[in-house]
Amino acid sequence: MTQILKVAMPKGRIYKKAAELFRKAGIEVPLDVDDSRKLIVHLPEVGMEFILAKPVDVPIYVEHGVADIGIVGKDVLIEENRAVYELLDLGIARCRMSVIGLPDWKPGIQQRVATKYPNVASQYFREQGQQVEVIKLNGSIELAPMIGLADRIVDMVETGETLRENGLVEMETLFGITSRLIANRVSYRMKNEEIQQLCDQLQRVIPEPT
Ligand SMILES: Nc1ncnc2c1ncn2[C@@H]1O[C@H](COP(=O)(O)OP(=O)(O)OP(=O)(O)O)[C@@H](O)[C@H]1O
Ligand SMILES: O=P(O)(O)OC[C@H]1O[C@H](OP(=O)(O)OP(=O)(O)O)[C@H](O)[C@@H]1O
Repeated sequence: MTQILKVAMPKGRIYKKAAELFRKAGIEVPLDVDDSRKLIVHLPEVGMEFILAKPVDVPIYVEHGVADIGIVGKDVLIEENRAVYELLDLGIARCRMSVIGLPDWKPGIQQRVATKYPNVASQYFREQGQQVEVIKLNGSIELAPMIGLADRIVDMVETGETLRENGLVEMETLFGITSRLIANRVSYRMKNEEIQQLCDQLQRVIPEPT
């Protein structure tokens, strides 16, 4: 008997891209969930149940086993370092993690770095042998160097439009980012057939890097 897969799906920009990929793979899931306030979407016809989560919470649901699998950006996976299996690089929501600053930035005595990713930033600057104070923000990170909260930021860049519009420059790229399919360790064993079948279906339609 096939078992229902509980899937932690990130609300926001990844949802649509992930839903398009599922549909390309022949799994008919809704393209949009924004028009409803429902947080759990039952999809018995495809053997799934979507749990609509804040992107950064996806690995938490999966680690605790309330979701069997989930979709999450590599940025969040690295920052959160949760005990989950990473099964597939889905090749969607491609961007990169970078160090960003004002064009006239020079190293000073007291360096401050603002970011949504304090673990990623601390580790990077430690490896570089740079002593910095890391300030955690939750959004609009580009504001920090513009208004003097920090000298530099560590944040995501996709098109570079946000940087251009705010007069900032990309100084260093830390790593590339795409969304990943993750699984709970126990679910991976208990629902192996269902998870494996999903992986096989998705694998065939993963976009090539451009
Ligand atoms: N500009 C971007 N281009 C492509 N992918 C991005 C971009 N920004 C973020 N991502 C990817 O999408 C994921 C979710 O981003 P999104 O902006 O939807 O959520 P969030 O800002 O973390 O959450 P929320 O706004 O709901 O609190 C990120 O973790 C990253 O992997
Ligand atoms: O290079 P671009 O194409 O301009 O994309 C990069 C921007 O997208 C993300 O912000 P988001 O829209 O998630 O806003 P937030 O950081 O305020 O949540 C990221 O934090 C950058 O600000």
